[in-house]
Order: sequence, then C-alpha cells, then structure tokens
Amino acid sequence: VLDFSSPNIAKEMHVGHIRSTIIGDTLARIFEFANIEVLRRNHVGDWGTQFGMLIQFLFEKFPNGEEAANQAIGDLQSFYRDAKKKFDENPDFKGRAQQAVVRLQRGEDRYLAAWKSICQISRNEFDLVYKRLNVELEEKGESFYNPYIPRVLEELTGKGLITESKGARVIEGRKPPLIVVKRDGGFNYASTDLAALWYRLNVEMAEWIIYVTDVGQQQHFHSVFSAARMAGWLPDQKEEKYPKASHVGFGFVLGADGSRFRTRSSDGAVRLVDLLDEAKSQSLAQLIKRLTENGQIAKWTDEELDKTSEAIGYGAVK
Ligand SMILES: NC(=[NH2+])NCCC[C@H](N)C(=O)O
Repeated sequence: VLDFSSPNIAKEMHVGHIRSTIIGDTLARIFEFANIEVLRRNHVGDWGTQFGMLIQFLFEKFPNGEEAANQAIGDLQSFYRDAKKKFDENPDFKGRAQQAVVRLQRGEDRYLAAWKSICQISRNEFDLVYKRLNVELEEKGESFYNPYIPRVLEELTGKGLITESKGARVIEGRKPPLIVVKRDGGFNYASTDLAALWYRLNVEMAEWIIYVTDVGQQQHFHSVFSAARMAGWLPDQKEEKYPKASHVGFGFVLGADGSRFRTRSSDGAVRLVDLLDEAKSQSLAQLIKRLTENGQIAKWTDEELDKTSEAIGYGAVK
C-alpha cells in the first residue's frame, strides 16, 4: 500500500502535496515495473470537525436548498476562509457548527448530502492536478476508516496499550504520547491512521505500507508504527521482516526567499494548476526563443510546440 498525495478536502492542495504526489507516483512506478502489486491510496482528509463549520455555513448561506450551493461554492478555498472567519468571530455560529458535526456523524441525510457535495467539489479540483501530472490514485479517505476506529481502539485497550491522560486517551511508549481519543471523546488523525493501518494489514493484507509526506509528520508516523509494534501487528523493527511500514519523509518546499513556500499567501491564492500553467508557459517561451535562434521554428507545428512545452514544463516540476 502506497499512501501518497492525500490532500485535505476544502483546504488548499499545497506544493507539499504535489511533492508527495510525484514521489509517491515515482515509487509506485518502480514497484509496478518490478511486478509488485501496488494499491495507490489517496488518504484524503475528508472527515473532522471542520465539516460542521462548512456545512452549517453552507446551509445558512443558501437556505433554499443545496442545488444552488453546488455552483455557488465555486471557489472552495475562499468558502473555507469565510466559514472559518464566521466560526472564529461568532460564538453562536460556532455552537451551531458543533451541532452540525454531531448531526453529520449521526448520519442525517441532509448533512451527509452536503458533506458529499463539498467533497466532490474538492475532488474535481484535485483531479485536474492529477490529470496534468498523469498520476493515478484511488481515493480511500479518512472517513472510510471511521467505522473501524472503535473496534481497533478496543483491541488496543484490551492489550493494555491505551491509558488515560488528562481526560484524553493515549498510547505511551514514545514521547510525546500518541493521543487517540481527544478530551471531548472525538477521534483524531492518529486514531484514523491506526484504523487505516489495521485495515491495510488485515483486510488488504499489505506486506509493505509506505507513507509519503513531508518530514513534519515523521514523529506522527513513528508513534503510529511503534503502537502497531507494541500491539503485535508489526514485527520488531530490527528484524527485516514483513509486514513492514515506512515513512518516506521529504523536506519542505522552499520559496525564493528560503522560507517555507505557501501556495496561499495573504495577498491571494496561488493555485497548483496555475503553477503548472506557469511551468508550461515558461518552457514554451524558451522553446520558441531557442528554435527561433537556431532557425528551426518553421519546422514545428503548434501542436508539437504545445506537447513539448508541456512535457518539459511538467517534467521540470516533477
Ligand atoms: N495516512 C496518512 N496520514 N497519510 C497522509 C495524509 C496527509 C494529510 N492529509 C496532510 O495533508 O497532511
């Protein structure tokens, strides 16, 4: 199982996700070339308390039905921003948003439908990037593993691995302890990853599970892996045995000024599709310049110029 790309619904798909997409795809291609069966998993962040906020905001903005919302959301990132602003500034709205989470988690139709349409809008945007990069992925988002969390935690509790700490439930072993149930009783990123690991080992029968994210998540994965070893799901690290789990961490993408590159700056959003457009148009300009210089330009059709600048531009990004 190769877990890569994995952006978050309704949030920006940032350059770090592009890097994960490209490294993950490269690894997948190497394994596939060696005739190893690869499950290319897009572990999208499609669950969590932020959906209460988004859905409530959607309902209040479009009280006359979800139909209109589909088109009106349009730019999901600014929709997210507006919802977040209201959430932070308006305590009444915050309360309603928290109610909405409960109703979503209870599976009320109207809430599920709104959640689904928000996910679909994001998915369409992600797909534009995957298509351009020629990367294939199969989505199994965080929400997929939700039903497995309680029984997985029950198993870990039965093995004596989960303890109480300041109202939360945690797995000790590495420092800091891994929080698996929040103080409010909710599950989190770690509980989802434990359930996903359990599923990949027991249902998908994975021999090797590889996660590709930036190094910022190294500690998270090592804590999850160590919990899995304590539970006896994975063999001892020192033995080169299967099944195994690995984190492929890459460095942060830096901007020209050497600081962490953000696709969304305060003065406006830089979308990843725009980044790809830019790569293509810069290589087209260079191509035309050089072909003109060496007198070859007349021999090239527009289509050849287009295809070549795409290959060079996207290739450069990759
Ligand atoms: N199984 C995982 N945790 N995979 C990586 C998920 C990455 C996460 N959605 C992020 O954007 O940072």
